[in-house]
Amino acid sequence: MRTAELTPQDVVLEVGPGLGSLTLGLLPVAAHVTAVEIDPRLAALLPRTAAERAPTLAGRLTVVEADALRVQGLPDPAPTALVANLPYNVAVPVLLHLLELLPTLRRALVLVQAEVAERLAAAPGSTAYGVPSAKAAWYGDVRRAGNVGRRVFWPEPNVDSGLVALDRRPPPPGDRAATFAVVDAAFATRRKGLRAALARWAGSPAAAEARLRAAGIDPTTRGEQLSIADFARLAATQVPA
Ligand SMILES: C[S@@+](CC[C@H](N)C(=O)[O-])C[C@H]1O[C@@H](n2cnc3c(N)ncnc32)[C@H](O)[C@@H]1O
Repeated sequence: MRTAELTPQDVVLEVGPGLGSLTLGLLPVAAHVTAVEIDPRLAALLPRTAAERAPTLAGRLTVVEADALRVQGLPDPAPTALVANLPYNVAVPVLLHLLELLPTLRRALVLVQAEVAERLAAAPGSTAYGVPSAKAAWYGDVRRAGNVGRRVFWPEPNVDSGLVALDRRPPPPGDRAATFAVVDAAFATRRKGLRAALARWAGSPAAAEARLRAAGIDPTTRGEQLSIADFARLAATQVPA
């Protein structure tokens, strides 16, 4: 999803609008923009900037002064798309938190550090595949949507950036928290085979092996080989008696 592909019905959630240059680009192409900004001075300034620079569109903007990592609800209208230059140090937890909090979010297009973009969009079996890739894949289909070099920013940061697009689809069957617990356990010691890596999660290596076999997964496999559907199936297995 490029911002140009937003429909006039989309309600866009932006995180970290700062001085509002992206916000001003989003207002003409969306039904509404809700911007979550942690800095009280910037949050207070943004409605004034919109009123000055885009007076006919300023009524479409709601600014919420909050930490996007901890926000527990947003004012109506419910957002349908997340479009954000995310704060890089918290990009993955913010993205996962908002996808969990806001089931109305159907799509996301976020700018993150290039290495994080690679991890978020990585497929099972690749070296970049890990916790962020598996958890993001629980919510939707994730893909790289472009590279952004450091030179387009001023001041120039010391990292390159990448765009990541996510299209929501129904999650795999099973409980999200239980699935994420297996993902965390599997990647905590990613060099170990799953029988050993999941011993604490399952209660013992033998219990881990029984649950892996019940899910149809070879116990010598490593976590990086499993898709999110595999993790969900594993989480749903019964603890052996
Ligand atoms: C555009 S973002 C990120 C810019 C750049 N990619 C980086 O990581 O430094 C910067 C804005 O995000 C805001 N911000 C930082 N952490 C935030 C959070 N947890 N919730 C909401 N806004 C946040 C900052 O106050 C600032 O206005």
